[in-house]
Amino acid sequence: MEVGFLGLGIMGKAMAVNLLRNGFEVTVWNRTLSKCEELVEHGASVGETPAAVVKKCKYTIAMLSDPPAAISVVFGKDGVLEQLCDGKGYIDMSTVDADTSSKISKAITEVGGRFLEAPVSGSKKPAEDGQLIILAAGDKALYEEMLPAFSVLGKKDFFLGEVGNGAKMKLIVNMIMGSTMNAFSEGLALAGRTGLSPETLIEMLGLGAVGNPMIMMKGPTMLKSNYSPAFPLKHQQKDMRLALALGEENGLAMPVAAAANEAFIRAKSLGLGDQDFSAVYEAVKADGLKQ
Ligand SMILES: NC(=O)C1=CN([C@@H]2O[C@H](COP(=O)(O)OP(=O)(O)OC[C@H]3O[C@@H](n4cnc5c(N)ncnc54)[C@H](OP(=O)(O)O)[C@@H]3O)[C@@H](O)[C@H]2O)C=CC1
Ligand SMILES: O=CCCC(=O)O
Repeated sequence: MEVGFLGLGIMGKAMAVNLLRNGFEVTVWNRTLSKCEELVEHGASVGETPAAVVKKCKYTIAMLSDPPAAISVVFGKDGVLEQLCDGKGYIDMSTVDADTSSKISKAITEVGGRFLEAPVSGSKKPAEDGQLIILAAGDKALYEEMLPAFSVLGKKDFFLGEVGNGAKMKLIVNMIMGSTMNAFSEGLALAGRTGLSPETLIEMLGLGAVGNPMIMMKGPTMLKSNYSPAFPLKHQQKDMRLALALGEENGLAMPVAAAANEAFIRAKSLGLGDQDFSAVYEAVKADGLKQ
């Protein structure tokens, strides 16, 4: 199967390499074109523009940072729309809001193309290992045609119905994750402040119902102040912001998520936006010191 792949950041690179390792022919593009070189070593071809990739491939996957990036790659000069026609499929796996996804879907179907949103749960390592969870919605036939690729990229895929449902579900999942990370960071900081061992706290959490894979994986690296990015904090804050907007649209107040969003904003203002989202722990600790 031949696919195009737009966006070779932390996730896109791992996913494209995985497709190549599993026998897919992959043509890649990245805004910073030099990032394509590593993929060429794995056997990829390079398209000079998103339009060039779409012209070559029946199916094109995108994995881009945020709504403005997703919009600009589709609607911009040399963008996807210039070549998307005749039943070609566009699969956007970026985490964006439902409005962005619907705008892209409408434009693509108007020119005869087909659209599927397919954001993912799981981070850098699951992307490398083909263990993502895929939250697809949109064109059902395109979803079925993409199953060979999804089975390489993920351990489980869901088809959630109309465009927007995948985006909404993804934002809800990440809102819970961001709030949980903040509660955990406050617990670690409080343990430290009261003279208790944060290491013992993590061990105890792991033995009971509160422990979860995120806490057990991130906790030890947080205590070493190792925030090498798997999921950049700036993207987690983007997801909190978009989830809060979804709550507002639906008349649901979410004070816990709102407080977590503020903490991520504070962390960004401390220069931690490109670090792993677990670096919010540093903002929690820094805030405590102000008192
Ligand atoms: N990292 C993670 O654990 C996970 C991330 N996600 C989501 O996946 C998406 C990608 O995440 P991740 O790989 O971590 O992010 P990165 O920041 O590592 O990569 C972002 C990608 O988007 C590109 N990009 C940014 N702005 C533009 C633009 N205006 N026009 C064209 N391309 C642009 C970047 O290009 P360039 O190289 O030129 O900067 C890069 O390829 C995000 O939506 C994120 O929320 C979902 C699940 C897990
Ligand atoms: O969007 C990023 C999600 C990261 C994860 O699920 O571990």
